[in-house]
Amino acid sequence: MLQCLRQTVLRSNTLKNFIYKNEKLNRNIVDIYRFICTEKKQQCNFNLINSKSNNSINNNSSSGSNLSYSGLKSYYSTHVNSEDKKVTILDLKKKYQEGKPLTMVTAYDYCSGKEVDRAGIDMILVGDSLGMVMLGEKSTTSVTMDQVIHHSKAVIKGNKRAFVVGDMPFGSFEASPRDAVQNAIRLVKETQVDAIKLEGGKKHQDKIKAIVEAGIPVMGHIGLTPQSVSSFGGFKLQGKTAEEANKILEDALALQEAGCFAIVIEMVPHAVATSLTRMLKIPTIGIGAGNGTSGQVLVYHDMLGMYSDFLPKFVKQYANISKHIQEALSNFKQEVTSRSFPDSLHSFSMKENELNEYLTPLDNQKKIEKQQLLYENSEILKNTSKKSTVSTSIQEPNTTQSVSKPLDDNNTKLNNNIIENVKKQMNSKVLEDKKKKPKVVVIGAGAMGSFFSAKLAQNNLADLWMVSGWKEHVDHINKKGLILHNIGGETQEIRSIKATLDSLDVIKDGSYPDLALVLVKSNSTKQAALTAAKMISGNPNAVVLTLQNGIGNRESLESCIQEKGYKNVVWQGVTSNGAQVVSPGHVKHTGHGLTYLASPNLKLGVNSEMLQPKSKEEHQALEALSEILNQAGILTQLSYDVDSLVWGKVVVNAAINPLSAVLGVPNGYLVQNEYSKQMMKKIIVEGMDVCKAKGIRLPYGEDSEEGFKYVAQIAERTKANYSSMLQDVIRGQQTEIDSINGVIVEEGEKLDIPVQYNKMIMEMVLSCHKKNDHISLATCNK
Ligand SMILES: Nc1nc(=O)c2c([nH]1)NC[C@@H]1CN(c3ccc(C(=O)N[C@@H](CCC(=O)O)C(=O)O)cc3)CN21
Ligand SMILES: CC(C)C(=O)C(=O)O
Repeated sequence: MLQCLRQTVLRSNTLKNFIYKNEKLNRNIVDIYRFICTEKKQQCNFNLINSKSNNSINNNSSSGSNLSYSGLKSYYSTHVNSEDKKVTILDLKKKYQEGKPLTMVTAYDYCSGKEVDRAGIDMILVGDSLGMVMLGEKSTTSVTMDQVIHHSKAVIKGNKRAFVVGDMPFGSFEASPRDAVQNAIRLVKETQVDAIKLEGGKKHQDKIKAIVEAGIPVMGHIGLTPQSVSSFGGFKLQGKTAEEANKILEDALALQEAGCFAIVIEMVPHAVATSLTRMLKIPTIGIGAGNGTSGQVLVYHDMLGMYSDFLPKFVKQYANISKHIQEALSNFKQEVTSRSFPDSLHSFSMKENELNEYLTPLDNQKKIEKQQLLYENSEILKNTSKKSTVSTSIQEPNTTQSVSKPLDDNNTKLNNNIIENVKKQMNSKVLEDKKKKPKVVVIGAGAMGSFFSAKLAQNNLADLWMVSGWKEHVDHINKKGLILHNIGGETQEIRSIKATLDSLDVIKDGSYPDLALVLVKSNSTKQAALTAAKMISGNPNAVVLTLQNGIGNRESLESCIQEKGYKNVVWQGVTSNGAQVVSPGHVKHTGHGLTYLASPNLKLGVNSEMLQPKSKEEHQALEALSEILNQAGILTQLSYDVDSLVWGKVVVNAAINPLSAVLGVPNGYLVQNEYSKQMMKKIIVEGMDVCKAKGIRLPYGEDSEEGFKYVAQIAERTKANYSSMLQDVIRGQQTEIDSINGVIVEEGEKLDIPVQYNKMIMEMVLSCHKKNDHISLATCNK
């Protein structure tokens, strides 16, 4: 039989291929893996193998997984998958027959089960690896039926759709078919798993047959069977010799004959797994078995970077969650220690009269305490409505779609040295050598410029300069400091900032800034670019960062800097913090929000391991800057999709800002009034259509209802705020309309997409640019 199969393989001329490929694999397996991963999006038939197998990886990412964040709502909802129909054994069979790769990931509890399910993975394995990753054992042999059942129950509760396989632990089936059937039935009955898996080949054929006859689907497991670790002498590669490979092949055929619906093949050479996959009529699920199996499985904690005892060579870490956990925990520790957590947003208030009544009897003894408590209570009360802002603002950008596409070298115009130096500077100056703070110049001292300056200077993180044309503000900052009114109500007086009307003051001592942060209104970008160019002219390592609203600012800065002959990088970000300059020298933080940083050179690369060296260095520099901002208390994350970020914000701004400006109303009004709500919707639909036509993936997806919900939430969250555009109109200043609705109109017209609502509102705002004499802030405040 075996001989016959081997002949067939030989005839089909693939053995030569395997041998050739095996050598290649030996030579440079890392490169090949990289190839597999990076080409995943393309029609990848694993060209190196030139496989005709219908099980080769193709480009069908049909898992239906949409890991991009579409708001916390979807995170908390139990269902986000479009395909939320339960996966059955027939679906698996069909996928296999169509040559589509099957995906399986382990899960051991409610949350991990929910995550794997949400991601659209076909199968969840409640593996006995739980003994190691959940319980800290050194092997899986001690795992009991009770433990597998305990964990499977939790996974089943988190899962809606995936096909769940429960693992039969060591000792639960080996002795006799009777034991095997009893335990398999118990596992299914007590947990509702869809199938069971058991380790071992030919010798367990009788048990498998008996379980299958009892009506329970069985997944086999051959190659490295960890329950037999002791007889293997460690978790080692199996099937290395022709003899061993033959044995594995025999086992596979025996399992198929016994009625298994699929077989896990663990830690065997690629060629062995691929060849037996082709000989079988049932799918193989590989782990450390190369790319020729019908599917792949990995351990959840391994692939997410949450298990640190060992990392088998076959594991690719798609994330480093452990790092995030450590960061979060140490932030918590720091905030509790410094008493900055919980703040008013995370505390509860009571009605003032009740508090008064409660405190009055105590009043005589502790008058001061009473006043203090009343004040604190009122601050919490004020912020209660904003609570959702903060807790919903920690969302992952679209980074989990880990295509890990290495960046095209030509894509990065960056000089290696520059990046290296930026990295060194950022790291050494800020993170290690606290004495040598980076010099930061903030260009533009409006609400955002002042807020960022205050935050960066407050913890003495930077030697901070502000360049602004507003004399009273500059004078106040220099004479009495910049006063930051925090959300919690407390004020800080920041004395260390140097403000100037003349940017040359910043560099007159011969030292040039390391970072020029541009935060002027879009219509002043050209002028700010000239200033930025001057500021960096003596420092080839300096970085320019814009966090402005609207489209085109980064490009405009970059072209000005390049025209002047400088090669400095220009990064871009968006921020959803709210701030307002309440009077010269006084800036008020009005809303928490995330800040995202991105470089146009860093696209799609998520796993920094996969980035080209140049990009990797830029990535590290960007991370260093993000860290500085986080240290400054500005919650910051990196993003890998600049367009998604800036267009995502432009559509929001396009709907809120001009309407509030023209109507003279605070943001909240827009969602309370039926007419303005409808106008917002129309503006959003047009904006989203333009993005769709441009191939931009918006952070809130492409459904306009979702888009509207997203914008409406922002308007609601910032309901008391007067948009910056309204403030501009009232002050008789130019607004940013051109780089917001203006770009939607421009791009829409280019692409033949209707944009008449954006055009209309834009023209209305443009007519306000002149006609503002009759409006005053007082009128507006009524
Ligand atoms: N977290 C986790 N991940 C797993 O993949 C896994 C478990 N646990 N527990 C059950 C088994 C054990 N597995 C393992 C464990 C260790 C190696 C390992 O360290 N392999 C080395 C080679 C060791 C050798 O050849 O001596 C490697 O570099 O891959 C491999 C598979 C796979 N399974
Ligand atoms: C590694 C996988 C296949 C497994 O058997 C387990 O998680 O127990």
